Amino acid sequence: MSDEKTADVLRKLDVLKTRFREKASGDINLVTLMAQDAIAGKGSSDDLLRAYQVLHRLAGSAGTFGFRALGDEARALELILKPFSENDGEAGESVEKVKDDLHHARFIERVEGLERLLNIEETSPDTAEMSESSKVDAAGQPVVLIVEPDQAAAERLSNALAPHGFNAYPVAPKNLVSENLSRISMVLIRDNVLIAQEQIPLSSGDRPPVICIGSSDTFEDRYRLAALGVDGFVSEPIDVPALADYMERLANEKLESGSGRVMVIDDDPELLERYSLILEGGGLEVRGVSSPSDILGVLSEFRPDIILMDVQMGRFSGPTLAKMLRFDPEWVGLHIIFLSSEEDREFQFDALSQGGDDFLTKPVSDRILVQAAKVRCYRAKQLDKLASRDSLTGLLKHSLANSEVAKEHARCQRLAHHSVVAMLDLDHFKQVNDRHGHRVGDLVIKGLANLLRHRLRKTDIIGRYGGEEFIVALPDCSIEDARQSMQAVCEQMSKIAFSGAGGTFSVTLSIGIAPLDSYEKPEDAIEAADRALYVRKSAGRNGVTIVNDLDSMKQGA
Ligand SMILES: Nc1nc2c(ncn2[C@@H]2O[C@H](COP(=O)(O)OP(=O)(O)OP(=O)(O)O)[C@@H](O)[C@H]2O)c(=O)[nH]1
Repeated sequence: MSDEKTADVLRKLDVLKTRFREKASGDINLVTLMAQDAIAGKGSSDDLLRAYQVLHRLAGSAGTFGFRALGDEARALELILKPFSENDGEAGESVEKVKDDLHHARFIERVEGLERLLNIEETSPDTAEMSESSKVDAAGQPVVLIVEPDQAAAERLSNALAPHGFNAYPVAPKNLVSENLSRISMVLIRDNVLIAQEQIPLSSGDRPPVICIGSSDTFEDRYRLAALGVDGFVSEPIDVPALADYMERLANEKLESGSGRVMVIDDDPELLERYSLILEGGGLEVRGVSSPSDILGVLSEFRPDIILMDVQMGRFSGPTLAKMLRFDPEWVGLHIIFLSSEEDREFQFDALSQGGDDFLTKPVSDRILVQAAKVRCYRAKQLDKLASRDSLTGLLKHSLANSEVAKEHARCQRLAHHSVVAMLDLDHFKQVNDRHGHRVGDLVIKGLANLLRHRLRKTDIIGRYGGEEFIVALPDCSIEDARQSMQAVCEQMSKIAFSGAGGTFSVTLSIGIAPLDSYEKPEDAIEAADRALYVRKSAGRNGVTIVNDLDSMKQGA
């Protein structure tokens, strides 16, 4: 996150803290008055119940704003009133009993003392690191450093990685320290550079993944590299497509472990805003909901990876809301974490058995909040991927790709814009398998998948349709732009050097495209693109055919 953005977040956190302090001061006065009335025999049972609720809220929020001592004391005072609250504010004996309890517990003095605790704040709040996730160049390609003493070898590797969509450039080992790591997505480093330095010459913190290249193949050497914190190892001679695929996987893991969509549900506006600021500052996408009745609408629209939810929001109980969400099969697998100051194991177990997955006990430090949310988002996304993504390429599976294309077709009709669908098929792929084996064939399939991911826009839909057949939809794109974009993919694919039996080889690609918005049904557009692909195959492969050209050919005939 830029310095300016970080300063803005810190400023907002400060404003929230001031708001919390003012509100807490008002709450303390209120509880003091209510307790005084109760002891003097003037207050109603409703007042004591209200005092309990105010203390409960204070206990749950003070620590989060840095007033831990205040939170602890409010919690202790809340517990004194708890038996009364469990009686649901019933008057009579219980009020008399509470009067005695309050007296014995020096309740009034202690409530008055809360005001003093409002001046004791933790000196260094545990603020999460504000992160920035964009590590790509202007063309959207990941930026990679190659730390290699042999300049010529580094240049060769950089050139070989270019067709795979990586912007890799060589750096001499001694210059690495002066590199701006915030824009680097990965570092490839020669093993003897690391072994000689006895450390990864990068600041620790949020450093990019490091892949070591070399010939260290003894157990001791590998162990040393792992102990230094290396994330991956590639033996020489380098199989570039395999390396590119490895880099792709590591980069995705890093990216996915630092991002996610979090829905926060809390009826306390200051807490809600604070959690949102901290989570957003940590690189997560956040949607805050203060009114439980809005949950269902926001859920369908925002589709979070996880939910963070307060345990009690006015008359609404978090565990009951979790149970209610599970009525809908769509949200059965959604990870729900309760944020609660309740430490009672029995209570927690009960809440989890109703439909929650986890507890974070308040006050939770900013760093732990962000880390806990990221880890759970990552897991949620991995699970989602297992169900919807093809395991070899990580692209959308056939049925999901079809439904995404159908959604785009509906958008075209709604917004009256042009989109394109393309079918892609590797040429003579059977020969690749026959000559070089299935494992190498798999690398070719992954190579094309990675190329598409790098070359196309984030909004484009990419799916693996079948064995060596892929589907792509380009939203808001003219047919001519789609032709150029797909032609570029064909050219890039033919430049990738794969290693096979007896040396390197390349594979070409045939593509058929059709205007998605020109067909009544999305499946008709897919079929039209498939027809164009078939024609391309018969006309010599390696290139792009547009279905419109076929139609005009037919008309001309
Ligand atoms: N390695 C590997 N091969 C696969 C996979 N899925 C399908 N194939 C193979 O892909 C090949 C497809 O061959 P064909 O449909 O005959 O087509 P082709 O050889 O590409 O020829 P044209 O499409 O006409 O250019 C078959 O040999 C399949 O076994 C996979 O996941 N991995």
